[in-house]
Amino acid sequence: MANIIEVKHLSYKYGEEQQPALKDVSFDVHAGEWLAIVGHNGSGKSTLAKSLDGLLPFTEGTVTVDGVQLTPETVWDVRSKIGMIFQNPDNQFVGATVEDDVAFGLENRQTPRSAMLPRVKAALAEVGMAEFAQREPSSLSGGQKQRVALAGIVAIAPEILILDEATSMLDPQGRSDMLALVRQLRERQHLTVISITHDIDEAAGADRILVIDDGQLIEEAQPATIFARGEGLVEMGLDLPFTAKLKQALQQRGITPPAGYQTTAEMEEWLWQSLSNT
Ligand SMILES: Nc1ncnc2c1ncn2[C@@H]1O[C@H](COP(=O)(O)OP(=O)(O)OP(=O)(O)O)[C@@H](O)[C@H]1O
Repeated sequence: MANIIEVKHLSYKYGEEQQPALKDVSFDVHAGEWLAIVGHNGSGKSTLAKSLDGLLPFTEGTVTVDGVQLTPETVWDVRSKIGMIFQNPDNQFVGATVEDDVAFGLENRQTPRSAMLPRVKAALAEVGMAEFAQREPSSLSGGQKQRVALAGIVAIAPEILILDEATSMLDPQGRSDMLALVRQLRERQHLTVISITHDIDEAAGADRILVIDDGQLIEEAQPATIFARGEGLVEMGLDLPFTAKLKQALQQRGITPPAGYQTTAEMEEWLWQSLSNT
């Protein structure tokens, strides 16, 4: 698979801080993949995401997005390829109505007005928010706000979507609805997704996981490899997955669960088989 992002030896230090927030980070993102970035609070995940979008002017290293190297001259070109959704939906609304808000990204890209409205309508329909077009964004639930943010991304159709803990303020249902929607959009629009998360289910759905610790990239592996570690996940800033908790409970009752990582569906299957054999 071709690389859509290439990061080489990236370091970043905030103003007068003694320690850099990112230290010599290098990795590639393949076109179309879902990459999760995990790590403790303060490990540098958001700094990394903002560096990719040119929001932080790093001084060491290079970032290349879809063949364009990020520099002060190319920053708008690079930004047009990336959509970002942040943790707190309230901080990202600019429009007085949902429709205005979704149109904002198009206005910034000088889209002609005649083309704007149909695209806004289509984007809202895509995320199931068509009937909320005239509502004030502040009157929506957290999950609805993140859907509107996603509609804003759909409208500008970037190649890459970065979710910076975008599901962390949602309830479990809102979280899984949002992830399902991102998965659909990814397939339909061939998006590359980078999700920064502490949520195990979000990380489990990724093709690959990067682990950041103290500003350094310490590991790059598939979810199954990382999740096989059980307790070690907590050290990486992740919650234990449901299946790992279930396995612990089974072990405490003298039942030996299968080794390695299983999804919830695989554990369910294993439990059915074990029960029908007893
Ligand atoms: N604006 C800033 N000025 C100075 N230091 C900052 C600033 N933003 C972040 N930092 C520091 O940089 C380091 C990395 O922060 P960053 O927000 O990237 O971590 P994170 O992994 O995204 O954390 P979290 O999971 O809590 O969101 C931390 O030590 C943090 O205190």
